[in-house]
Amino acid sequence: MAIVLGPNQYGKAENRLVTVTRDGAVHTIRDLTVSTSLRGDLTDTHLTGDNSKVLATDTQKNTVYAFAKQAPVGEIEDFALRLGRHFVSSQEAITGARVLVDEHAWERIEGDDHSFVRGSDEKRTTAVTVEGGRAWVVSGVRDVVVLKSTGSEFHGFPRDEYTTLKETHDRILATSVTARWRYQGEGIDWAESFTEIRRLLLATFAAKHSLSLQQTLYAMGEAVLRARPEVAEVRLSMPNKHHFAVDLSPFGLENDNEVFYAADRPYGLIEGSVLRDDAEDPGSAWHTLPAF
Ligand SMILES: O=c1[nH]c(=O)c2[nH]c(=O)[nH]c2[nH]1
Repeated sequence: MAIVLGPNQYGKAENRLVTVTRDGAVHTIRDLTVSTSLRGDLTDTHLTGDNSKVLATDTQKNTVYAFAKQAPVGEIEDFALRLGRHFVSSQEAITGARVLVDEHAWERIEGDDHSFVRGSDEKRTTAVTVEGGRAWVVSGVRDVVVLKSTGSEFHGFPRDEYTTLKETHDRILATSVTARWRYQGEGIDWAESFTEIRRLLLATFAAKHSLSLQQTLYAMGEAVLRARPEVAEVRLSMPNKHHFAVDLSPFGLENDNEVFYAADRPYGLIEGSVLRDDAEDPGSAWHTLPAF
């Protein structure tokens, strides 16, 4: 038996980057969290502590800030691609780079050129992998909280000795959508694609009469794939944010689906992938991302 070093990567996680762009008195801000991780010929540092092939995580952090000054950040996908390609092309020992970017929303305070209010918790995301002369872009959105107050049912499930859940033909359906989609092809307009995919996800959540959150999840992924040829696969993670109709009968009151207790936990967690069965499998560039 021999003990060997397995897969490994290293980098600087969660660099907080804020930029201000000035157009006269009008300022524009961007607020990003950028994580870099590098892979390659890194056996020496692990086995002997020889760091001659280790581009310091401190240098990776500095590169993020320097790149933000040297050229406009632009779309998060382009920024991540620039960083990833730089690390792989400038360091002989580094054969792969992964750059994750989350963009946090700020809105302009009406009537002011340089004041902003933090938007919702929603984040636009990208995960770019540069490896073997290629680049893979997986973009997405996190923490999009949605609710429909009707148009959702749940029934027909098995009943065993532990089942207490009543069948329902009208319930609140609420979730916090995390979606990640894998791009294929080239020349993609990242901003337009993001806006349309987000719109399709929301429109489908709203329009689909739901017999289960699983059915809604599939419909949302399917809508994106039917409308957007640049997407090969959509992964969705959707916690079922349960809203329980409160029993008001002790007070002699009827509750006709008007008063609910919004439970925090536990929550059902519905996760799945919807994909084109003929899309290229990008291998580790996709499969080493968290599944959901
Ligand atoms: O849409 C749902 N899917 C489930 O799998 C499930 N399980 C549950 O208790 N409620 C629900 N709702």
